[in-house]
Amino acid sequence: MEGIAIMTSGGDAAGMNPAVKSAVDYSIKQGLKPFLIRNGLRGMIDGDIAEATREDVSGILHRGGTVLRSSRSKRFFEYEYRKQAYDNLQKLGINKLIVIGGDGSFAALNQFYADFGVPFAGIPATIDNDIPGTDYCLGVDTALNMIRDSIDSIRDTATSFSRAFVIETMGRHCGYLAMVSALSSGAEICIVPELEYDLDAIGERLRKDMKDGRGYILAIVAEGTNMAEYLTRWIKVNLNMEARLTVLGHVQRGGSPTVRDRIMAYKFAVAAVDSLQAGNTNKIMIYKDGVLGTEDIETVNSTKVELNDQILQLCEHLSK
Ligand SMILES: Nc1ncnc2c1ncn2[C@@H]1O[C@H](COP(=O)(O)OP(=O)(O)O)[C@@H](O)[C@H]1O
Ligand SMILES: O=P(O)(O)OC[C@H]1O[C@](O)(COP(=O)(O)O)[C@@H](O)[C@@H]1O
Ligand SMILES: [Mg+2]
Repeated sequence: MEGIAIMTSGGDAAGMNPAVKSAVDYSIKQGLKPFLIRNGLRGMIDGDIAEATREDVSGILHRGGTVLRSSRSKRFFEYEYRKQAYDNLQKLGINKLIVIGGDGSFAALNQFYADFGVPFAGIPATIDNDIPGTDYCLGVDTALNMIRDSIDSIRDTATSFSRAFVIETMGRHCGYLAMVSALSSGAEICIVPELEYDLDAIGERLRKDMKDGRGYILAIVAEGTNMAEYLTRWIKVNLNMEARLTVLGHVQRGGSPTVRDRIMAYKFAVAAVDSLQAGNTNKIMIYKDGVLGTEDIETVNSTKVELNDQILQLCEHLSK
């Protein structure tokens, strides 16, 4: 029986557990022998690898994070350690890999493929939604719902105290979480790396709104802009309104995966096993314009992520 190993790597994301479970279940159905690599790339180097049992993957589907655990590994950049990882796989008869992670993990496995020719399939999982070629990455919907709950709570206190709240979302250099959250929570301001902002225009617009009775303000700022603290001070001084900053931080990464993340995890996992079974060597699973497909890792690695035009257009008026 051919050995196939499944791992999670890089930033954890809700949806990783259902993806692991589906990948194991479907691999068995396809006559493969699934293994689990724990602790991501670090575990691959250290030989933290064992054949998957039913118990390993039962009762995990509804859990956030990754039961396999994850890591960011400096050692994996060095050939010597990648060779050690390869030897570990060889000993166990593993000749196919599924990696559930982000662009960094895909680059790592592509380097591993170039070194030793071990085919892999990548399942996009990162709350940042910043992987080129796919409209969706596992974890995004759960993170958005988490952010929605937080903003709803903040609105309660903002309205009670007639205050402005600046809320910083994660996303590294990508403004997707901030934009969708600003739209779904009816925020007054949205500052993201992808859109130019104009504080003078924002000031003029909101001063007029306040004259017309606006009592509180919600501003969503993407971490990639580094603007959250500045904007909080700016609101105090320029709008003469009490302002507070909430950095949502890692709460955005946790929580039980939503229905969307569970179903997408299932679809991506089945597609990943099928892709490897079809003889593909280094493809990333994608979901584009409502259709499931695959993309070459080279294309994913060399393309800049582009945000959906419609979302950009809908948010434009919130940054000026
Ligand atoms: N070019 C590369 N060669 C070897 N390993 C890499 C390479 N790029 C990334 N990695 C490994 O992949 C890990 C995960 O990448 P990272 O960017 O942290 O997370 P994500 O997969 O979520 O984007 C890194 O910590 C590093 O160990
Ligand atoms: O967990 P860390 O190491 O503090 O990193 C925080 C970063 O990880 C993320 O939560 C997820 O990013 P990745 O999925 O690319 O790892 C980013 O939004 C954030 O900038
Ligand atoms: Mg990344």
